[in-house]
Order: sequence, then structure tokens, then C-alpha cells
Amino acid sequence: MPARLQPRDRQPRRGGGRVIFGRKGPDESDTSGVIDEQVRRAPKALLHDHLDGGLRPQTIVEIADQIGYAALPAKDAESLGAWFRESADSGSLVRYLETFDHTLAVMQTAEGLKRVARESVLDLAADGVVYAESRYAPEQHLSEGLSLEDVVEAVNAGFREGEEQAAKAGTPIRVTALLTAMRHAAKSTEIAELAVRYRDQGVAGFDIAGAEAGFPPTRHLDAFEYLRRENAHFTIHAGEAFGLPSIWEAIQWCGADRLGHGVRIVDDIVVNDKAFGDDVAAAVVADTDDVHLGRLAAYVRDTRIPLEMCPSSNVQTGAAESVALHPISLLKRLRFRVTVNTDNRLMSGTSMSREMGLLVQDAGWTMEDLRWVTINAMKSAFIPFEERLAIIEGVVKPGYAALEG
Ligand SMILES: O=c1[nH]cnc2c1ncn2[C@@H]1O[C@H](CO)[C@@H](O)[C@H]1O
Ligand SMILES: [Zn+2]
Repeated sequence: MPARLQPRDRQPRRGGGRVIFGRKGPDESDTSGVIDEQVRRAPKALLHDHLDGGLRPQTIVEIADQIGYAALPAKDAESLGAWFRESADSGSLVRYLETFDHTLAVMQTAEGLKRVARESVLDLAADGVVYAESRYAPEQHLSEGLSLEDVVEAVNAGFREGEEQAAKAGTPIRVTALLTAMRHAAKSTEIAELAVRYRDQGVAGFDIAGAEAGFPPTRHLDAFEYLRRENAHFTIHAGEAFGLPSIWEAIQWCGADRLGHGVRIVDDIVVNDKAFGDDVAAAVVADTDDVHLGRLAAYVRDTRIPLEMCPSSNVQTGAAESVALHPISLLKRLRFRVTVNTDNRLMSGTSMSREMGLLVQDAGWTMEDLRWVTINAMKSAFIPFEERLAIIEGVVKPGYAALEG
């Protein structure tokens, strides 16, 4: 029997009763502002954030106006932001992905890409993110004549400007790019080669994204085998809208370093002799002694494969019922290599602070848990080991220590 990792009585808390570093605040009814501020000030690391899913609504309106894009579903920033959140709330990944047509439309020029990239860095830095991997699919930005190289260089220029401005504003951040290939398309080897060509110029790795059902990871095996021969890093969106076969292929056929979402790994976990999905409410708070891992789930945990989990996004696409009942809390207690991410800040109306705040408020997470997932994320980042260590030791640990004091 594995050692019990958490006391049996830890139940998800809804609203009030928030916990700061494992203790309740002095006045329970008055801790929400304190914890929100603590979470915002805490150093955060983000591995899974789509550049084309994180635009400011105002920027979309302004660029659309400049380039004469007339198909926006709303004319002012506020209603446009609401439109994205509501449309993405469909319960289906395919419908969720349709909203990207409008963000991609304003990201077809070097100027547009650079602006979006710069602003995303500033927004993340202002939210307390100190390290981010930002992903996008270069093949989706070619409709106005840019080459793949033009796209990567424009985004990199925006990231560098954003980093400079953020440092000047007293919120230093390091941002690196992941190049995504779309899983329904046939450009993955070309994009993998692009990622390797720019590996020393701001690109840290590769990913595949898009509709999961019907497009298994092995469809892109050539790209993954090429990347492995090149000693390059990659993650795969798997186990979000499709279950275990997708995760198994991503790891055991393709050799993914990390999993994007991976939330359906719970399909290989039995809790109280029942499938996770049979009684999610009981499973998510179950005693870890009552949990049995199948071979794939055990492999993922044993080999410390990082899970890039995105609670709000999963609720919107129907991959999870709610943040309170999201499998991330059980996986955290089972000590999987769990990380917390935003996925698409625009479509979910979210930020790292909001995702973390929701886990505290709705699922009973503590600041200690947030520190743990932040260190998990830094350990799993695609930048070199000593640079990861420098951020953990020089930024994350002191940042949390200062909050605790
Ligand atoms: O959660 C997701 N699952 C699968 N694909 C996604 C998700 N979020 C965004 N994209 C897809 O990735 C592309 C490049 O950034 C986006 O254009 C979108 O189609
Ligand atoms: Zn994603």
C-alpha cells in the first residue's frame, strides 16, 4: 500500500475558508482579497499558453479595423471578449476551436504578430508570470504572404520587446516559443524542421494541436522521430477530447516529453473499485490508499511525465465537469508531475492568477500546492537545465518565501 499522502478529511472548499500556506487566515471571511493578492504576487511558470488564444480584445478590434477585416462578431472590445468566452463555452473542442478564425485573421502581418506577441508578454508579466512557453502554429499565419521564417521572426521580435518592457516595468519575465503543427494538416515535418532551425533563437520546442478525435498522434510519427534524432523537445496535446489511446500513442509511439492536458489519464485510474468517471465527486477527494493505477497511468507517474493541465479550458470543452471536480486535484495528491496552465486566456477569460485562485477557492488548494506546481513547471520547461535551476532557486523559491513571511 502506498503511504497516505494527504489527510482523509481534506475536502474541496467552496468560497470562504481559504487556506494560506496550509493555515487558515486570521479572519476567514476576510481572506479572499489577501489570497488573491498573494496568488497574483507569487512567481508563476506557464508551459501551455496559445499565442493566438491570448489576444487583448481591444487589439483584435484595432487590427481588424486597420486591415479591413469585417467579419468580427462584435465591434467593441467588451462585447467581443464576451463573445469569445461564450462561444468557447460550447462543451465541444471542435466548436471551441472555431473561435480562433477571428484571432488568426488579425495575425497575418509581421506588424500584427509582433504586437500580439509583445502584448502577451506584458500581460503575463503583469500577472506575475516569470517564465512562459508560448505556442502558436506558424502554418496558420501565411495567408497574407508571410513565410514560415517571417512568422517566427516577427513573433520572436515581439517577445524580445515585451521582455525588455516588462523588465523596465519591474516585472521581469523570460518567454520562449513552441512551434505547433496542426494535427489535421500535413505540415508537421516542415514545422518540426523549423523548430530545430530556430532552437538557439527563441524556440524551445514543438507541439501538435487541433481537433484530437480522428487525428491520432502517430499520424505525425515522422516529425516526432525526426525531433528525437535531433535531440529536440516536444509536447503533444493528448487526452483532452479523446482518451487513453491518444495518451498511449503520444508517449509510447511518439516519445512525447510532456502531455498537453493529459486529463483523461484518470480513465486508467480506479478509485474505491470504481472508474474515476463513475463517481467523480468521491474520486476527486478519495484517500490515496483507495486508488489503483493501471499500467499507463503508473508509467506516466513513474517516469515523471509532466501534465500541462488547463482547468477552465477543460470545463469549457467538456473535458471536466468543474474546477472543483477537475482530476487535477486527485493527480496532484497522487504526486503526478502536475502543472497549472491557462491554455487560451481570451477564450476562457482567464490568467494564471485566476486559474490558481479557482483551484484555491473551489478545490481547496494551498499556497504550498501552488509553489509545488510552479516548481514542477520549471523542472519540466524546455530550456536548458541550468537555466531552469536558476529560475527555481533565484526567483520561484525566494518569491514564495517572501510571501510566506
Ligand atoms: O485546447 C486545445 N486543444 C487543441 N488545440 C488547441 C487548443 N487550444 C488551441 N488549440 C489550437 O492550437 C492552435 C495553435 O495555437 C490554435 O489555432 C488552435 O486551433
Ligand atoms: Zn492547448
